[in-house]
Amino acid sequence: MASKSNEQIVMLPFLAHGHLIPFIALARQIHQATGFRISIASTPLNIQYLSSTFNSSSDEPESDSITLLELPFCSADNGLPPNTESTENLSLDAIGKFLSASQSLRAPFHSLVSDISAKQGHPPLCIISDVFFGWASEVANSLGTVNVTFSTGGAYGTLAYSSIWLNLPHRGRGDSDEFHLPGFPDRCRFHITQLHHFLRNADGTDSWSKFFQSQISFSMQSAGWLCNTVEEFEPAGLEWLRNFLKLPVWAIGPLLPPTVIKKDSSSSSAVASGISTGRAGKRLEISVEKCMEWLESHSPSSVLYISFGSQNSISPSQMMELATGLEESAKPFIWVIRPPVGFDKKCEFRAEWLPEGFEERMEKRKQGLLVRNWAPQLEILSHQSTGAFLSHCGWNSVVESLSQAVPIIAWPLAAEQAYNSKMLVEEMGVSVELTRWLHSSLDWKEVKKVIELVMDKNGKGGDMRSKAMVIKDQLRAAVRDEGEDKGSSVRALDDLIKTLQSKRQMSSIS
Ligand SMILES: O=c1ccn([C@@H]2O[C@H](COP(=O)(O)OP(=O)(O)O[C@H]3O[C@H](CO)[C@@H](O)[C@H](O)[C@H]3O)[C@@H](O)[C@H]2O)c(=O)[nH]1
Repeated sequence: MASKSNEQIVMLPFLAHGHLIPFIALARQIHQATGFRISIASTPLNIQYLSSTFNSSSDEPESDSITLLELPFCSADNGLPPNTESTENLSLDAIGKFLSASQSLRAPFHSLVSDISAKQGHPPLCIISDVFFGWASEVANSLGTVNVTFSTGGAYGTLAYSSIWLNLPHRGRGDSDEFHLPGFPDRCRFHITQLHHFLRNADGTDSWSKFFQSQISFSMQSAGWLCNTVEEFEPAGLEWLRNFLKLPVWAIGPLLPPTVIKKDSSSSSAVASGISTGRAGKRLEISVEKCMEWLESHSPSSVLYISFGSQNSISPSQMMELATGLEESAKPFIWVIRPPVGFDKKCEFRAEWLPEGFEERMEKRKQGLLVRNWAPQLEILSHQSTGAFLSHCGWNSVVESLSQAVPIIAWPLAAEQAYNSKMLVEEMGVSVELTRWLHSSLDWKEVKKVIELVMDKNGKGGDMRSKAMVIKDQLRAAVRDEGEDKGSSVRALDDLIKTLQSKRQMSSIS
């Protein structure tokens, strides 16, 4: 680790687990590389979550140099249920309201950074803010520091999502079902069904367009962007994103606990090899050990892991078809199960969501393990029995899966997930798309067919696994840091820090 320093960086993640998790990893990575003090600002309940995450990782002695700072937030003032401080339990429609409400953090965040500057006699080295808080670039400018945007997505997904929201190119497509991103090659061509219905219906005057257009435009005024990806993994996506933003983009991924990314692949699981992923901030209804024990009882690469991230659910009819397809495939699986769309996300599990007697049959046959609400995902993906991941293609899930060479069955449900899926299927060959969004009708026969295809150790499944293995090596090589031999992400982080320090020097001279 570099020598301790008086420099400080303030981070502002968006209020969602899919954003908080990579911000935590980024804070650790920067602190370990530089010794800088890092402050993460968030609302009270998210601070509680972050705090328990740090406390749970006893193998990280630096965590006292990462401080957590509270920002006041009252969801009830914004017409949301009380104590809503993350997207976790919100329906997609309520998320729109939550995005607007989150903008009330601007004034308290300005005061917080201003107080930090007054206390230490100079502003922090920089603010690293989420792309959803683009206004942080104005806060940084007004307080004499710089802002760096962290998108938390991959390069291709970030480019597609940002460019489509800003330009709404699908509106000018005429009779065609396809459109492409203006100024980009044909590989950036999309089918209209790859747009989530919010985006498909957007016309620039709706609240979603207004939110995304203003936050992306503000973020494009920052000093550069950080991306949780790797040069060798997304060369084209990064080139296109740089052309679009006309700003430096530092690819500093994969943002994963070092114990996971540097783990010896011969050990069967993170837990078995004494690895803590430092993710215990969420209450698990099943112990990590029980999941590992279940996985141990299955053969290598034989288990399908199913999860739709921290905030999405599928529809009741899709849930039935998925369960039937799983049972008919006879393949072992672990399924993180949540109330389907239309039910309160916090409600108790109900047997009626699944075919009659499903859970009991799966348990008796040792075919399936149903995990309520939240599973130790990284530990499951790191286990050698896990052979594929049925995922909504949230970017953290993509990176976590490929860092373990686990191919993906894609089922995008929101946000930029369809673009992540397109890249994984068309550019990388490590995924097959099962279906898209919530409103698609899903047939259990199709579920069975796709599961059999991907779980097959030969043929298409074997080919996907070999390609995923190449990506795993690229992701691991990027964080190599042995003397002069530094991977691309380590060099990118060095470059970010040098750029920030030279900006600081320039501003103190002028
Ligand atoms: O049971 C679970 C479910 C999730 N996770 C973790 O939660 C994170 C989920 O992140 P992600 O896979 O990216 O999904 P979302 O939570 O849906 O992420 C949001 O944020 C991502 C990053 O910006 C975007 O790519 C997604 O579209 C957006 O929905 C991952 O680290 C998972 O390991 C668990 O540990 N256990």
